[in-house]
Amino acid sequence: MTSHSVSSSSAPSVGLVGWRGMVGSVLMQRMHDEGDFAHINPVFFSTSNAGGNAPVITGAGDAGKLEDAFDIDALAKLPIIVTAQGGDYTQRVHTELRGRGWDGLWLDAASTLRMNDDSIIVLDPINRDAIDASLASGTRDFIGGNCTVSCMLMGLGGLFKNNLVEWGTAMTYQAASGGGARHMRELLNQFGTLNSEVSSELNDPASAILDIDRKVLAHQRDGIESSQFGVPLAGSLIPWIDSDLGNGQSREEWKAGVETNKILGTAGSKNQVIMDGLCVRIGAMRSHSQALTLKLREDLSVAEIESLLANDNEWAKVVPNTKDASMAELTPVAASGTLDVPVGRIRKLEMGPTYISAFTVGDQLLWGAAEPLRRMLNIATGTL
Ligand SMILES: NC(=O)C1=CN([C@@H]2O[C@H](COP(=O)(O)OP(=O)(O)OC[C@H]3O[C@@H](n4cnc5c(N)ncnc54)[C@H](OP(=O)(O)O)[C@@H]3O)[C@@H](O)[C@H]2O)C=CC1
Ligand SMILES: N[C@@H](CC(=O)OP(=O)(O)O)C(=O)O
Repeated sequence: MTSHSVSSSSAPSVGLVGWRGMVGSVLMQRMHDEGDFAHINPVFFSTSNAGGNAPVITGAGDAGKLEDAFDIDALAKLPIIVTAQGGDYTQRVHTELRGRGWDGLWLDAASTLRMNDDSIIVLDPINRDAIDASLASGTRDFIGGNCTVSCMLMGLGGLFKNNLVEWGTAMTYQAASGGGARHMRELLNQFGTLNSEVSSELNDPASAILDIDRKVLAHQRDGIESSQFGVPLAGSLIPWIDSDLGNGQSREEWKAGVETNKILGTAGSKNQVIMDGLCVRIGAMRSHSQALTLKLREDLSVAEIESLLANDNEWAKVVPNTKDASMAELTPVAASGTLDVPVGRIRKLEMGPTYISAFTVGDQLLWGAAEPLRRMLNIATGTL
């Protein structure tokens, strides 16, 4: 990894845990790209390789050795810890650190602490005022939001922030990456073996498509490796994400309502937004999509809605509601690897003038995971 410039000795020391995982790697890359290492002294931790070599930040001198991510004494010396290590790690280490009185800033990608009363969910283009107020009033736990919620709010912030949404449903199309790196590999292996099963027939233009379909289905039902997802995803979908809350709702679906209102600061107020929907895993790689039905509090024209969305933040990109633009700009392939959050298919629904549809796509490893944390670190160090 190379870096733009070297941090100064007065820069705060920041503990980085989970930096080599999927979310952590995206975070490191973004920090490098934005020159963030110039503002901190990074201290790298590992749960598996303490004493090994820390990653080299070119220009920043000797990277030193990896510290033990379970060494509470080492962690407690730091004013800021950023973790993308996972919920089990958070559960264990955060509790112990706070238990001994550590009052540093804890920035976390995992959901464990998100809904705690003393944490804030960070998505600064949407709730910068709340973040600043929380920092000033002594909040110490700053947690990244659920990927689907963060991507939805980035795309549709112009409506949500202006209290224009009375209720909404989000029907999601979530990428394999939400399950982790092994899930992405499994999806690609599934596509590969499905193709291999019928490669000779595919190469023969005279072969019958229904024979091909039968062979594919037989392999999906019987032979395909699905240990990560539990069932085949390639050529199929999975209409359930995260755990079963026992009331017919999945945990992922529950997050839409509670996290949206926590980020907006509307929970329990007259501006509370009712959000619910169905969360579905599909065979995309790393961008989550969602089809929204929104009941607005006012009868706004489509042009007014588009203008509010486009002007809310620099990443929301309104896509004209045409077939060509939607196919070119409103897909996981178009959005992946970019910070843009395209939002399109905006039109009035037959139900009445205050009912609209919208479709939005966002890279769930960027705005859905790493970017809000990266920006929060810059807010904490006074550089954003
Ligand atoms: N996946 C996602 O889309 C999202 C995830 N999150 C949250 O972020 C957290 C981390 O998720 P994610 O990045 O997917 O987890 P990963 O499994 O990719 O990484 C987590 C840790 O696993 C260890 N590890 C073991 N083997 C490897 C390997 N071969 N390559 C890299 N790391 C390895 C590393 O710890 P060590 O270096 O200490 O061995 C790493 O930090 C979770 O809490 C998750 O809920 C949040 C939003 C989205
Ligand atoms: N649940 C998301 C990924 C994720 O990690 O979400 P959360 O950060 O809310 O646990 C998905 O599977 O697509």
